[in-house]
Amino acid sequence: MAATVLDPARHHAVLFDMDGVITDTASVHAAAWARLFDEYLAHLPPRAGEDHRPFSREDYTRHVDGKPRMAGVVDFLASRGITLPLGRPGDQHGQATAHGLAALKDHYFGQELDSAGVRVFDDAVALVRALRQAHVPTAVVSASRNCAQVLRRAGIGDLFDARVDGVLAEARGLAGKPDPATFLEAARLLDVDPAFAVVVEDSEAGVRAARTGGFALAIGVDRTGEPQRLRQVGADVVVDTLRAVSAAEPRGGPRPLSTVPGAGVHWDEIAPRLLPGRPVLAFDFDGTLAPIAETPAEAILPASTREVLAALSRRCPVAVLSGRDLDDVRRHVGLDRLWYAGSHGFEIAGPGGEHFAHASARTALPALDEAEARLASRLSDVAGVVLERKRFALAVHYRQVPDFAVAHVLDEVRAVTPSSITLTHGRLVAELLPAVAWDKGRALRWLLERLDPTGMARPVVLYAGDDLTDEDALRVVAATGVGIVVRSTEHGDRDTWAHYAVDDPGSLGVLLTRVASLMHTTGGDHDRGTRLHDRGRH
Ligand SMILES: O=P(O)(O)OC[C@H]1O[C@H](O[C@H]2O[C@H](CO)[C@@H](O)[C@H](O)[C@H]2O)[C@H](O)[C@@H](O)[C@@H]1O
Repeated sequence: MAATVLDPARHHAVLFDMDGVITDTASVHAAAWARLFDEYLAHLPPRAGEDHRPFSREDYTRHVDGKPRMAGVVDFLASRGITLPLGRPGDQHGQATAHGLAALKDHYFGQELDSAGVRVFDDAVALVRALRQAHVPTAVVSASRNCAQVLRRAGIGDLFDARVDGVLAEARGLAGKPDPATFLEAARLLDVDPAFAVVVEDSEAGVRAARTGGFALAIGVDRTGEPQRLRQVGADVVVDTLRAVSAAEPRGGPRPLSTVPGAGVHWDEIAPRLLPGRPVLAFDFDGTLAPIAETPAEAILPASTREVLAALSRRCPVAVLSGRDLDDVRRHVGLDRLWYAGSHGFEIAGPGGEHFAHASARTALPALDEAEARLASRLSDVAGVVLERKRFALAVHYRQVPDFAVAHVLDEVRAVTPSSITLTHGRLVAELLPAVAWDKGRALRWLLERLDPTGMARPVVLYAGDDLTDEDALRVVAATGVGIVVRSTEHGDRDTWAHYAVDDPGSLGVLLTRVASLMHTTGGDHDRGTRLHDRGRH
């Protein structure tokens, strides 16, 4: 069986069904359902039009598997021509209502679980751990109201980043599989676009949900020897073990900056990775494209770099992802065809008028305003401090602050930072950012989604950056792209995800000239320009 490789650059999250995929509880459920319906069908004399044959394996997969408990009861009884009053939640398991039967099924499930225990599928757990290693978030999505309990009993209560189970689904009014609502909710909780999320399912209802939800990939897990049942309902691939699915291994990093090989001497490795692919080039600004200056206002993009960026932007999408304010970085670069991200990716603008501003981050703006006002007053007597307000961030520069006063500056910054704000550190700068799950890596993924809405173009992404916030983006390209770090000394011999290094922005400019001439001599992707597809999603 050909291996399926999940690529963190294209597969931003993986959503797993539980019963039958993660835990060997599908068989426990199947046994409980069989006991319930066999007893029920045998006990009642059939009325006209009713079919009281014993509950079969096919009944399980067609009417019950993967669905919320009540939907399973109702759908199965309907398939046998049996009508029963619905009753109400809380009906006890002796009552002749659908809710009563659902309660009895749960009772039997508990008994089966007590006697059989919970066995986990090691292949699934290994895959979840490998994804975690590759920084791909995961969720468990199960119709089961017993999901949390089952995971806990299996000793994997903390395995997933998010859980959408029968209890949450009911609380939020989410329809069960085959409706995609629970998977979509999981994608929302993980903050990923379904078009870039993968679903792993063993039930027909779950595979159907993945298809109608517009997910990137539906992986069917068939441990029963009937793979065609999942293929028929739309699984992209069906495996009999999740050992056939792997997370793309990051090439290189993280490793100490001093050990990263030079990009110049490894050009013979970089060139074939970029072409004949569909390159997307993304860069940090300060310290990467432009040399570090004493103050933010003094930073200048070298004319030769601007020229080569302009040439590259006629061949492929080019983006600048900066910690600066969006308008500020756009002004400093001064080119029209580029994508720009400001405030470390919280705000993004495209050459065709596209615009994104992180919605949840807006709520942190009053806290940033207040921190800015307090710091302006508390640091007014410290020479050399530069406060730089960006729409979604506040930078406190201390490059020009005398050494003896730096600790005081940082103490004051910590003192005014509320819990809605995250404090990060860059090159002689402290940065206050909204405390939401967003960074340059996520911004880069957002951009890749816009450039490649179908996920079919599979661009090779080159990212270059010098600072700590660039590591989130370098991690995104670690498996399948080209990551370049511009060396710096402010954080010592820190770790980086980059594959190659250059010594300074000037050397990066030289490397970009080689990329431009490579694209020119090979023909590159003429006029692909600002996007990978003509019909981009806007
Ligand atoms: O993500 P970047 O584009 O690299 O932006 C990171 C920060 O860069 C700027 O500050 C840095 O560069 C200044 C000018 O060279 C330098 O004076 C300062 O010490 C550096 O930290 C920018 O001013 C910040 O807003 C960015 O967050």
